[in-house]
Amino acid sequence: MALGTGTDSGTGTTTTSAAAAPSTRVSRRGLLAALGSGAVGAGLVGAGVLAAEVSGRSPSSSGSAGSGDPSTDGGSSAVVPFHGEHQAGIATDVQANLHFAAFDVTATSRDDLVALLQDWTAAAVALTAGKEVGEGGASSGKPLAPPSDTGEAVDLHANRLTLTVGAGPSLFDSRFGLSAARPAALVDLPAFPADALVPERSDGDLCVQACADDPQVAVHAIRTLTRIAAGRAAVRWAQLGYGRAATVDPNAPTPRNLFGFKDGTANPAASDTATLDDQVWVQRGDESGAAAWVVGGSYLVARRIRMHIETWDRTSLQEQEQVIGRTKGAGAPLGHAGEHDSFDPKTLPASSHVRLAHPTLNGGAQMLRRGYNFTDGTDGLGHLDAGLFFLAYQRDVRKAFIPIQTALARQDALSEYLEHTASGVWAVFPGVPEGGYLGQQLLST
Ligand SMILES: C=CC1=C(C)c2cc3[nH]c(cc4nc(cc5[nH]c(cc1n2)c(C)c5CCC(=O)O)C(CCC(=O)O)=C4C)c(C)c3C=C
Ligand SMILES: [Fe+2]
Repeated sequence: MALGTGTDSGTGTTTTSAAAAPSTRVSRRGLLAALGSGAVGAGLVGAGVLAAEVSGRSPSSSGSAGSGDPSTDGGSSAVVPFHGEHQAGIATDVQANLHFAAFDVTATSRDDLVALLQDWTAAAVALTAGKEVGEGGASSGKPLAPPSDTGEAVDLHANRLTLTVGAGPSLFDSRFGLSAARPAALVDLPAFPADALVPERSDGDLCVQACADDPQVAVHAIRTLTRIAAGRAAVRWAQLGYGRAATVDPNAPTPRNLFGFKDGTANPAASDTATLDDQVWVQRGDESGAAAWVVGGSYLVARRIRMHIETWDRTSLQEQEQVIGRTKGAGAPLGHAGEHDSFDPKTLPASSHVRLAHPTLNGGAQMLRRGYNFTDGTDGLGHLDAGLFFLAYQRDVRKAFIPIQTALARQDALSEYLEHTASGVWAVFPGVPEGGYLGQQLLST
C-alpha cells in the first residue's frame, strides 16, 4: 500500500504520510536513538527540560528516519500539519479518539504564560509529527533522570494527532493584563433550564483538544502537555471520548451516537470553505482593537451531556424517531427516504430535536459539531454514566450555540433523556505560522 497525501481543509495544507514527507519521517524510536546522547540532569524533568526544545535543542530537526514501511505503518503514520492559517482539529476529518483537558493557569506573570504557550507549541509540533518531546525517553542515556518523554506512544506514530488550544473567559481577568483583549463574542454562557453542571468540571483558563486515531496517542499528548505545564498550569478537568459522534466529510459514513442515531449529517463539510468562513472562522471586522487577535480563530463550546441510555432503550422506535425528527436506520428526515434529502423542518414534529436546532429557525446559524461518545463506567445505581461530549465550533456563540441551546432547553423532546453535567466556552487561537507560537496574536497585543 502506497502512502500518499491528502488535503486537510482545517489548515488548508496537506495530510501527509510519514513515507511521503521527509520532515515528518522521524519515528519516535528513531528520535530516541538520535537523542540518546542528550544531557538531562536528574530533577530537571518537566518545564525546564522540555522548555529546552524552545531554546534550540528541538528534536524536530534531528533524528533518523522511521521505518517508513507502508506495509507496516498503515495509516498510523499519517500526519496532520500543525502550522497553518487555522488550527488543525477543527475542520480536520474527525479522528477516532479524543482527550480533552481544561487547565487553570497557576503562573502569575504574563512572561510565564507566554513561556508556557511557547513550550506547548514546541511540544505540539513534535507530537503531531509523531516524535518524542525533549531528550526522548527510554534511551536518553541518563538512567538517573526521569525520561523527558514518558514513552507510551513510542512506535504508535502520529495517528493524525491534532492539538487545538483556546483561551477561556477567565484568562482575561486582571492577572495577565489581557482584559482589553477579551473578544466581545467570548461571553459567559448563560444558565440553561435543567442544567446540572458541576463547577469543578466546567470552564478553565485554557483548553486543549487532542484528537487522534489511536487513544494512547491522544492521552500521551495531554499527559505530556500537563507535565510541561508543571508549576504554570494544572488540569482542572478532562474528558476522554471515542467513536466520533460527528463528521465533516460528507462522503464518509455518518457515525452514530449512543442513542443509535446518525449524528453529524447536517454538519458543514470541511471542503465547504464558504460556509466555514461564514459560520466557523472569526472574520476581520468581527472584533476591534485589542480583541482583533481572534480573527482566524473560532469559538468552542464543550458540554458533557449524560444520556439516559436505559430510559431511551425502553422507548419505542416510533417515539425515538419522533423525538429526533429523523429515522433511526437511514438517518433520513421523517417523511423522506435518504439521509441527505432536503427537507422543510416545519414538517417535522414541533418538539423534535432536528426541527428546533435547524438553521432556518435559528437565524441561519450553524455550528461545526465535533463531538465524541463517552462511557465513564456506572453511576453507582447500575446505570451507565455515558453520553455525548458535545464539541461545537462557531464564529459567534451569541448567534449559534446560545440561541440554539435556549430553544432546545425550552422545548426539545430529547431533553427528557439528557443531563448537561459540564460546560465551557473558549476563544480558540488562530493558526500558528512557522516559527510562531500558540496564542502569539493575543499575547503580543
Ligand atoms: C445546542 C446545540 C446542540 C446540542 C446541545 C445537541 C445535543 C445533542 N444532539 C444529539 C443528536 C442529534 N443532533 C442532530 C442534529 C443537530 N443537533 C444540533 C445541535 C445540538 N445538538 C444541530 C444544530 C443539529 C443539526 C440540525 C440540522 O441542521 O438539521 C441529529 C441529527 C443528525 C445530524 O444532523 O447531525 C442527531 C441524531 C444528541 C444525542 C445530543 C445530546 C446528547
Ligand atoms: Fe443535536
